[in-house]
Amino acid sequence: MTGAVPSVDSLVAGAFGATLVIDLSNDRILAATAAAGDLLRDSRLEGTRFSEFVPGQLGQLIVFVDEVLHRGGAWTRRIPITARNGSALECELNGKVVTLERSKALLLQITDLAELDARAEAARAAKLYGGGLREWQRAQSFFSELEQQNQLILNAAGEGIYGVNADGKTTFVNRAAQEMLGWTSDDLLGQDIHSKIHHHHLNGDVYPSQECPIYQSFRFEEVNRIEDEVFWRKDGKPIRVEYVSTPIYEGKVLAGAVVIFRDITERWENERKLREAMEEVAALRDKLEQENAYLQEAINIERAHHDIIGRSPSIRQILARIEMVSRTNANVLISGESGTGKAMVASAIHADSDRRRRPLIHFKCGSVTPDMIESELFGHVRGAFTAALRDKPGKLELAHGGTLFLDEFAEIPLEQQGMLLEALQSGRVTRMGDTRARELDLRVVASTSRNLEREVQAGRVRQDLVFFLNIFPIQCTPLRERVDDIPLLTAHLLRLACKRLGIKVPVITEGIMRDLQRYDWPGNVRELANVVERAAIVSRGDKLQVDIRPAASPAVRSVATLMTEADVEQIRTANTIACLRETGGKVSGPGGAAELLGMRPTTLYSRIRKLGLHAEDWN
Ligand SMILES: Nc1ncnc2c1ncn2[C@@H]1O[C@H](COP(=O)(O)OP(=O)(O)OP(=O)(O)O)[C@@H](O)[C@H]1O
Repeated sequence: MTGAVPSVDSLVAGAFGATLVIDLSNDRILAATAAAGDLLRDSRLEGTRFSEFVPGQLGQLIVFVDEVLHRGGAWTRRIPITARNGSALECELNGKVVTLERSKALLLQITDLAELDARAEAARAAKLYGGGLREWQRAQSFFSELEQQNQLILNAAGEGIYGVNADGKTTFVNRAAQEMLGWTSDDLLGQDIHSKIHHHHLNGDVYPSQECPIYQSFRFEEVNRIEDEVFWRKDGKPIRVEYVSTPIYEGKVLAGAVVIFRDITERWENERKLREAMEEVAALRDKLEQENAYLQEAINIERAHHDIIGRSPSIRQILARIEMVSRTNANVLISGESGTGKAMVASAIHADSDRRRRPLIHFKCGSVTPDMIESELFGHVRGAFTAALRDKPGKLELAHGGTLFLDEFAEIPLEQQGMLLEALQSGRVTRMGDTRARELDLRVVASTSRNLEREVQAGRVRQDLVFFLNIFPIQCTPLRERVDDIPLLTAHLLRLACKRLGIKVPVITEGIMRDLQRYDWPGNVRELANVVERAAIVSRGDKLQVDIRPAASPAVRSVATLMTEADVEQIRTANTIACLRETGGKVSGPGGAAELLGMRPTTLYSRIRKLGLHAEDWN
């Protein structure tokens, strides 16, 4: 059964692209699709010869048609087409034989190869583009997924958190980081973050990115914790930070690093203040300990040194000289025998001076071993020597702004005398083991009970130090050379002693006063004070009964020859009480009163009974 013969129009109606129906008997185009008209630039193709569009290619066309007739269909790309406007077209011709009512025709589909290539290129590009986009998106989405999945946590976190990819470019920045740094995520995303926030050290040195621990995190795949560095804010100010930089991986591939940081500026500042405060407290504590010792001493001195008592010409002269020198800053050298009141004069000079609100540092030069005197005078820093467990200011430093009283300065070893002179002359002191010299503003009052001329000649005292100290000399006269002062002094000292002892002040008879004035007083006022106190303790009744030790001086011996039995009894009583006081009431055994008095304990016990002494007498 043969099918119905198709009409020409029906052949092109269902065709795609540029399609022609060509009558093989006369080469005329029977029908054409609109696309064929567009391709061949001819809108009236019907009736025209197809061979007009293949000029010079007729042979090729005949071969192709033959092949189509022979096989029923064929294709070729070897026949170039020339459009009506003359443009050459690279085409593929696809032919098929169709049988019409009276003849055979060629159904020819023409494909423009240039257009086909362009489409293929576009397709390839689209494929490539699509692939590239995917890669790019993959890298990007890793971080943004990380960010999105953890958005709430990231933004709620108090720590600054940001991510960098393996090129050092910022991939996300959380809210806290933006607030701390002043940079917005728009400023930072996709940017080299090191050059934005981490470019310099605090001291102004450039911070190369290759040295940055954050970059090293992904270069060497290590977690880095840094405790004190700075990040730079957008406004150019640094913030102190501690941070942890952790490499992160997508699958097994290193993707970059996540940095978590904290602003420790305030904490650091507080720690710095605390450190400074602790140092200051330690220094103050040292100073306080020193000043406390000084004050304790000053209180003791003050108790005894209510006033300089005496009306003798020598005391008047001392008072006048104190008044003269105290308002100046001149160094003073006080000389005199032990107990003549040198420390009292030094106190008076300080108390009358403009420096009275600052301390008077009383340094007893003979009370310190020679190896410690340097540290005592100049101070030391911790570790300057084995026992130097902490920094300690010396007496010179403590006296800064006040007065330094160098009591018995001739006791200072020769080497330290030189150092002392240098410090005092330069007005600067350096603690042992330290390199820093500290300014000094002090006035020096020195004392000596030695014959300085002889000491200098013997090479024990430096002449230049004596010259330096002896700007204004004050000589304290021994008590035996100013006996006129003894009544006043005795009364004064007795008042003080009785007040201290809480007893009524006894009367001093003229006889007693005469005795006191006759005595030689090798220990000067200190000895008088001791004798008076002892007498105040032992005196019974209203009258002061003085106990001047017979062996003390020839003057006393003469007093002793005149003693009555009652006097002897009194002395024995006083002596026994003094002895029991010293032993704390212990009578027998080693260190007991009997041993000290050179008698048998049984004898002493019977004497205590006989004298009617009780524990309250010596306690
Ligand atoms: N003129 C005075 N008036 C009142 N008390 C005095 C007088 N002179 C000395 N004293 C008292 O005598 C005691 C010894 O005085 P001070 O310590 O000043 O003597 P010193 O010369 O420094 O002794 P030393 O050289 O032994 O240290 C102190 O208790 C002091 O109060």
